[in-house]
Amino acid sequence: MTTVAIAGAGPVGLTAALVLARRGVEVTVLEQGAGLAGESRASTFHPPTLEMLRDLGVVDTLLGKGLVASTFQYRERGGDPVATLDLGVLAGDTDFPYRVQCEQSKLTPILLDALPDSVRVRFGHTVDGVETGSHGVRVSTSRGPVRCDWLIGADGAHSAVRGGVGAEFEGSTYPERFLVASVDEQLDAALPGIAPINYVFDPDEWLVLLRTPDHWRVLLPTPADTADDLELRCLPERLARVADLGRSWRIAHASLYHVHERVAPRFRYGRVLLMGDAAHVNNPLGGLGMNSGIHDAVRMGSALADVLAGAPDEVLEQAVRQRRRVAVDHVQRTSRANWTRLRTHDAEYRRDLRELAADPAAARAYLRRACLMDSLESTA
Ligand SMILES: O=C(O)CCc1cccc(O)c1
Repeated sequence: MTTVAIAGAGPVGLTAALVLARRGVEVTVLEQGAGLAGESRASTFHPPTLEMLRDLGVVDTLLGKGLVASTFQYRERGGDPVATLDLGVLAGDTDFPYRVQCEQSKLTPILLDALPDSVRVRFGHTVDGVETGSHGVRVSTSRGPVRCDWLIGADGAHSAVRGGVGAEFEGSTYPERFLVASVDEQLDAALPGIAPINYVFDPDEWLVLLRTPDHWRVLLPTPADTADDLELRCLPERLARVADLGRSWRIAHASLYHVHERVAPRFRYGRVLLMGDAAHVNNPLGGLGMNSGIHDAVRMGSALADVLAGAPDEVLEQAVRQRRRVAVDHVQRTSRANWTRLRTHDAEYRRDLRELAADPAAARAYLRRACLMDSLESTA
């Protein structure tokens, strides 16, 4: 028996565990893997997320492992920058007027280390069923049942918790896949003047170039229905078209994936809460998935701690409603717009971006939205 069981030891589940444990709530984390996931997925931390991680006492360790990116660029394929946006204009809004580039797999061990000893973390526990009642939840796992007062599903896009409560996951799948290559190259030497994060326009083959502490990453759109091995064989040639290094690029790893835009009808089913990718998924452009998932964990985790301390249930209801609204109105809308605009010919949009970059007040308004700062201030 535990007060709160959390399915998933990714950034969202471990943040929720830390929020609740810091408020004195008894927590058990159930993770299906034998350890923390090693693969690197999301790789950017926005200012409001850094503030939340500061409040949880882990931001300095993260900063020690990541790269500070004060600017990002929109570029023309094969051409010059269209606009360089400087996050320094947010200096009056946040102590962190920059993005931190760091793989999510570097955050999870930091969060795990920060958990108090009272938190039980059970690896190798796959959730395979959920039975909810008015007084608690029975979670079936591969290692036997776990009973809890509340269950949090932070177990990713294929969430067993979401399936266990019978929630739909409606939405759509993009008409192209994303191919992400991590390369052992110094692209700032090959493409002088590029920023740590670059969104490159092209109607046929847009791309994203971004730096992480370990690699540069290149994201390329790829047809939905071609064979993986064919696409991976073409990758060296596609990279050579991004920048001619006079030799083949050194590719550390590459992966191809389908991109979905989906949201659960509700983020609360009685005593079960859904957070992060278990509740909503979107394309990765703009780096909103992990960030909004951490925001879910802080907002809904704090509200649950309030209710456990005697606050009315409406406090949790409001938090849940607000996070779903953010997922639809901010996260999905912005990430879809980011994808649409990368594929545009639109000269007016390029002119708007140039004007934006030259106008600090307009840039501030744009960046507050782009980094989800405004979404935290929207009401329930
Ligand atoms: O816009 C961003 O910062 C993230 C873009 C991205 C796309 C695909 C993979 C990935 O690791 C980052």
